[in-house]
Amino acid sequence: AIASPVFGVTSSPDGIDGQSYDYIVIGGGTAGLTVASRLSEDPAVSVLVVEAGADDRDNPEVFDIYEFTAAFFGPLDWAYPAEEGRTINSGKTLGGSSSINGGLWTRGSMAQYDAWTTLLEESDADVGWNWNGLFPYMRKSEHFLPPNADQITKGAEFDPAVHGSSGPVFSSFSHGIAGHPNCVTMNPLSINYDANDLRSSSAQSYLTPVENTRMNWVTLVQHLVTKIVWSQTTIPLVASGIEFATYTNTTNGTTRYTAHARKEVILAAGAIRSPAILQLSGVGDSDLLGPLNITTLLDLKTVGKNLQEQTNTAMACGGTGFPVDGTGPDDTIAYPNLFQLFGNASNAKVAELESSIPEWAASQAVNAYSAEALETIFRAQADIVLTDKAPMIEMYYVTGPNVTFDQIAVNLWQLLPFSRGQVAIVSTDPFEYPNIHVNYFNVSFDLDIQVAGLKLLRKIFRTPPISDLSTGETVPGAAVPDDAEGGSDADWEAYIMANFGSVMHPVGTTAMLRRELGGVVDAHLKVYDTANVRVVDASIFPIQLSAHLSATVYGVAEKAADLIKAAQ
Ligand SMILES: Cc1cc2nc3c(=O)[nH]c(=O)nc-3n(C[C@H](O)[C@H](O)[C@H](O)COP(=O)(O)OP(=O)(O)OC[C@H]3O[C@@H](n4cnc5c(N)ncnc54)[C@H](O)[C@@H]3O)c2cc1C
Repeated sequence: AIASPVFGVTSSPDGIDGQSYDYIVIGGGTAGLTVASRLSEDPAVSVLVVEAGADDRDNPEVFDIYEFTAAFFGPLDWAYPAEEGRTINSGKTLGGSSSINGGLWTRGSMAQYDAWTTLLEESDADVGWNWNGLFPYMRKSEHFLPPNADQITKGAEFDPAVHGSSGPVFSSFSHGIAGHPNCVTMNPLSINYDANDLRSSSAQSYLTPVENTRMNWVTLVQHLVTKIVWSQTTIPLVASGIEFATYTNTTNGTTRYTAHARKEVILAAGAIRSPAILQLSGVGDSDLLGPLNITTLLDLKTVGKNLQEQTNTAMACGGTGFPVDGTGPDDTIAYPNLFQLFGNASNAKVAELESSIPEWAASQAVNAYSAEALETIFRAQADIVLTDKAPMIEMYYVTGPNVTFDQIAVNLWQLLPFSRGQVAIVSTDPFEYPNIHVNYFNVSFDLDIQVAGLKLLRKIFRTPPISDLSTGETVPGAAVPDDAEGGSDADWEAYIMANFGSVMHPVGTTAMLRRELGGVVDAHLKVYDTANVRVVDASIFPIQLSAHLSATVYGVAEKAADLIKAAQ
């Protein structure tokens, strides 16, 4: 039953080129290794994963989360350029972004997952794309190590009911945890306390434990999938496999290898590359593909559209030299909602949000299916903000070794943008990066939220207990002159536009939505009008979450594996 003469992890196409597998997974990242690991639990099923990056599990930039950010802009980072000189860092290594991320282990609010179902066909309501359907899968992926007495003294709390205890991904508070949190939460990280805070990437958790025994699973690294190969090009399209080429930091291989999929091809190349691979394979907007001389096999207009990415602005204060009293990854977050941001002015902001939706939908429609579709999606998003009161801002406190400014620093970002962008290939060269147009702050409300967050943070910096630790604001400091209101909106806006960064949380580019809303995949994550191609990664999130994304990506991939198993 074993198709491939090789298993485990290899960088050589020998014994893989020309072979057949039941499932081929494109991208050995967060979701890709999760789904491959679950599918290969059945020894009768063979799985090939092709990953562009190398196997860097023994590189401290990967395994040592205390070195978070060391991988940025190096060989382990795609460092995708977006417009306005911004960069979306993204893992180019086995384990994908889970191998280089900050490890914060957070989830969105229940209503944010429930909204996914409201955007699907009514007949798909029972597939379980809601909190009740996803929560068990998020728990399934997790092995939470409860804080010890020392960590509890320093502020770590937990509720065992919300954590998994026997999944592959370790989550725990770090050895170096410090502090006495006030109005913030201390979050666990995807690390293993019992293994000296070792990063628990998808590679470390889903692959390492089984790589020498799962003879039905092979992972080919340092090879880039160049396109999906089709055996039927009429609807429904049938994929027969993939084409791939050697890829290292010095080589874009010219030889094209192939592998055949007996059952399915599963795209898990992340929110920037999964849509690009579909486009390279003739699935996308004919208006994009035609001029590139790519035959449009499926004129699926929204492939690459509905891109939602967040925007970060840092603020900092000088510290009094207080003892940090700890080491390691930052873990402290505050999550204000719209009402907490605007206080007495909330009613006006609510009214503005509710009345502006048609206008925003019209202005963003070029990056979506239609204004009408986007209006429905925006109403779901507004409901999350107004009724569920989901967080609109993340304040991520940076006091550890990664502090880039002063002793007290906060990265602050708008969590739920209404601006929509898109990813589009620019040539038929699969090695060339697609054009990434995030459309940062195109809906001015997104900028208003960022301003309100920074004003609130300025107030927090001035208020005990944090003010007792501070010698005063240094970033932006005088660059945004203070007044009774905490600085003018115009000054804040100018400062943000000159200084914001991308948060590296892109989603939505092959969104799971009903057809009339412009979905690329259906409730079974199958690309519409294909027989056997699915997308399993952050691309399928229809709307952003008020959370870091990896815990949800694992949950999605765990659920996807069960959907795929059930379909056979
Ligand atoms: C720097 C950074 C910090 C982050 N911090 C946090 C955090 O603290 N907490 C959190 O929960 N989330 C965080 N995130 C977000 C989270 O890690 C990602 O959203 C999530 O890991 C995405 O998973 P994915 O499976 O969609 O994509 P990825 O994990 O990025 O996997 C995609 C994989 O596909 C590969 N690939 C791409 N194209 C091809 C191709 N053509 N052929 C073969 N392989 C290909 C890539 O190399 C990659 O390995 C962070 C992300 C980044 C980048």
